[in-house]
Amino acid sequence: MKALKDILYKVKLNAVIGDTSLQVNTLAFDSRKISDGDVFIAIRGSVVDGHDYISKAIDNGAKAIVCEQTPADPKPDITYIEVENAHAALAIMASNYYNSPSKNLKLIGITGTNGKTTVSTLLYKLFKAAGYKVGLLSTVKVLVDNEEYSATHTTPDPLSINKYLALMNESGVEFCFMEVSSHGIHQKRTEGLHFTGGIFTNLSHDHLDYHKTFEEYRNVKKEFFDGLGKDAFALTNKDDKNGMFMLQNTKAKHYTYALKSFADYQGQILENSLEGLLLKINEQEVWAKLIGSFNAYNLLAIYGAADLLGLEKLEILQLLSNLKSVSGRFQYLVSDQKITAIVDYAHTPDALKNVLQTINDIRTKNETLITIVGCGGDRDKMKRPVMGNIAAKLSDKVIFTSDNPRTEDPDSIIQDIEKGVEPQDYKKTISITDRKQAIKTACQMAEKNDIVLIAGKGHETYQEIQGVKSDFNDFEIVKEELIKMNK
Ligand SMILES: CC(=O)N[C@H]1[C@@H](OP(=O)(O)OP(=O)(O)OC[C@H]2O[C@@H](n3ccc(=O)[nH]c3=O)[C@H](O)[C@@H]2O)O[C@H](CO)[C@@H](O)[C@@H]1O[C@H](C)C(=O)N[C@@H](C)C(=O)N[C@H](CCC(=O)O)C(=O)O
Ligand SMILES: Nc1ncnc2c1ncn2[C@@H]1O[C@H](COP(=O)(O)OP(=O)(O)OP(=O)(O)O)[C@@H](O)[C@H]1O
Ligand SMILES: N[C@H](CCC[C@H](N)C(=O)O)C(=O)O
Ligand SMILES: [Mg+2]
Repeated sequence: MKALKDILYKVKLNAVIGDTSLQVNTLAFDSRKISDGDVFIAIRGSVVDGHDYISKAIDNGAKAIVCEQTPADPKPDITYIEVENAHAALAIMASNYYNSPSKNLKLIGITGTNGKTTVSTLLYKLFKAAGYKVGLLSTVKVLVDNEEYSATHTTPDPLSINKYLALMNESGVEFCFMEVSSHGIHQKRTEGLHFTGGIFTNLSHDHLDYHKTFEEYRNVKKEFFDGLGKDAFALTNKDDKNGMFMLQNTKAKHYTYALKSFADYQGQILENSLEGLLLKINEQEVWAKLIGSFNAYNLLAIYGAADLLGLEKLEILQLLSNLKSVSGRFQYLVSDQKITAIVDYAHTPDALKNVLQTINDIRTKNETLITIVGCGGDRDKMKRPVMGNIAAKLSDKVIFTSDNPRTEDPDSIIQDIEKGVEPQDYKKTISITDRKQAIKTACQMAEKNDIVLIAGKGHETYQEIQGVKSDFNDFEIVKEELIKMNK
């Protein structure tokens, strides 16, 4: 039990009706999760308005209601707290409820269109290898030191974030690396958290179904840096055209990394092959097992963050050279007949282009590059033809297929993708709606030394069709098919 007024510490209040010294149990923003003695926070969502569920919450036992508009008929034994922004109130209350767990560890937020999972997961691995207790909040999973929890979001809701951080406090975790998505910033899921540092990876066309314009998307990302305190660091990618924009209004100390311009963490690619990258970082050479120039940026961000968090430079370089790729991020196998299968989570035009350019930069022109790709349903539709165009232009053969169609018709998604293919590339492409069949066909087409890229689903272990999720794992399927075919 906690006093409501303590949970409301630092929340901007507009009006209060009733007693704030009352003791309450837990907080919930879903009326269906309310039980006796709880506080219900009414959120105006993208589908429904939580204010419509206030009476349901009271029926389920809520003693206090936090909302943006107090109902016209307040109940006498209920406390109503009217706030300016219920999303922000929820986040601040969640932090108060769990005793500000972000202040008891060093929390680093990683934001940007691509590379968040890679950078946060590799920072987790690097700090683990350096002997620390570490936490991770990522698209793929949540880790409280060695304890694993499944992830539902890239950036979870504020109650979940603070609950995990509190668990990290209990386990003695010193550093936590978390992905900060644009949805998360916009819905103020990270409000009230105390960040030791923020990292910007890059910005490209994504989530325009949600943010409407690129400017709005860019400004939302910047908001994260605007919110950092003066003791925090803000580490940005100076080669990205929006990199410096992110730092315009932050109080945090500015740091930069770059391959193409002068920066605090200056990198140079000396070698780039299917075996890895030879990099020079601030005059020191390091060999890394990660592939592709985009990973050089990720490695620079990791090096910079580890340095700013106090690790020894030489130790960081040694730890960097031991890092292996993250599951579904340029994860690859080489079959008996030397067919290279690569599974990558590239589900945006920029990421797909990067992966294909990476492969094209590295391969010799004798091998055939076969790409399998689709686009998710109920998400950004503008990216579909762009991804179709890129896949066809940068591959020798392409199979368009389904990603997670969700509630959309898979064939109409594929038609949207096909629209982007230029006439001279038509002959390279075929479409197979069933993703497993598409992978199988690619394996049949592939000959010795060829490369099969399966893009879009990476680490995902399911496929969602007509709202139904069933088991699906690109990496396992391609491995199985190649073995079955004795290839
Ligand atoms: C569009 C979006 O981001 N929605 C998120 C948002 O839900 P919402 O506020 O829109 O919910 P809503 O259904 O309109 O309901 C409004 C309120 O009424 C409440 N309610 C509803 C019904 C009821 O009976 N009683 C009740 O109290 C709901 O609990 C909610 O508080 O807030 C919820 C709680 O935090 C999230 O779970 C939910 O994520 C949905 C499932 C989602 O798919 N989000 C994706 C798009 C997302 O967030 N992705 C990002 C980034 C991905 C990336 O970078 O690639 C991520 O961080 O994962
Ligand atoms: N620094 C980078 N720049 C461009 N592309 C990248 C970078 N790092 C990774 N990628 C590519 O983008 C894909 C997504 O990478 P990652 O999962 O690390 O990003 P993310 O920001 O977590 O994405 P999401 O928003 O989907 O969670 C990878 O599969 C890889 O192909
Ligand atoms: N976090 C991203 C992941 C997209 C991955 C892709 N496989 C899809 O399902 O569309 C999203 O929800 O938009
Ligand atoms: Mg991610």
